[in-house]
Amino acid sequence: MNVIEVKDLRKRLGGREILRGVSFNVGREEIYGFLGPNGAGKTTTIRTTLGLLRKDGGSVRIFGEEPGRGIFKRLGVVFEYEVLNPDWTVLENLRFVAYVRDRDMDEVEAALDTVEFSKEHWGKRFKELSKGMKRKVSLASAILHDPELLILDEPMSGLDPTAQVEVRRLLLKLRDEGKTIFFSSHNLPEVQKIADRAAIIVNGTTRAQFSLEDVEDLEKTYLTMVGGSP
Ligand SMILES: Nc1ncnc2c1ncn2[C@@H]1O[C@H](COP(=O)(O)OP(=O)(O)OP(=O)(O)O)[C@@H](O)[C@H]1O
Repeated sequence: MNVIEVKDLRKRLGGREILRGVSFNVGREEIYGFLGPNGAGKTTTIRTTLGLLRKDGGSVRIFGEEPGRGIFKRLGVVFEYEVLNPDWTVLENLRFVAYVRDRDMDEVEAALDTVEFSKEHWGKRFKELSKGMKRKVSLASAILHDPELLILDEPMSGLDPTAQVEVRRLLLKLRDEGKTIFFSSHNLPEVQKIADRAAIIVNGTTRAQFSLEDVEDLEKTYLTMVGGSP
């Protein structure tokens, strides 16, 4: 059974049809890359798939069910913009997340260990951290309830090469621990390195869904789909 199944998803925002037929499916324990130019509708697809925005058409199944509030127990989400409190320390932020999710405080430490966030920084305020460290804390906040599925909106964006490599390693580790990972990205080499399958959306429509094994040059495939010149 697929973990996510989206068929012909449609969404209007501000009087414009932003999603005009987005379809894709994500299998269990798969790393799935979601690609498309700026404004193609990737974030809108994530929000609509999760039911944070009401869809105008199409169907969505997560864990085989129409998404409702219950699915958030089984999945973790990180949007591109950090939503943790900038003035609270790392521990204060994660303890709050644990509290809201009705989880044990031990799980905060376990999550920080999993993302390899060094203990010496646990007492730092979130706003004092580097972008790479913030991304790790956000990931920790998304996995502390041990979800089966992680949905990440541009997890590599704005990170220096070292931090990108660290996030890549983490995603592979989480997949190896049995999690399914869906992530949007503009970083084609990164997607080529870690994704099992990917989709390309252009102008609110899925142009292609493929296995990375079948793609020799992702950049060429991408440019062909979005209408650029290789
Ligand atoms: N609340 C909204 N009201 C009106 N238009 C919106 C709203 N949210 C997004 N849009 C528009 O929908 C389109 C798709 O936006 P979206 O953020 O989903 O794209 P994206 O593929 O995630 O882009 P990026 O790669 O730049 O993050 C854009 O033209 C955006 O301006």
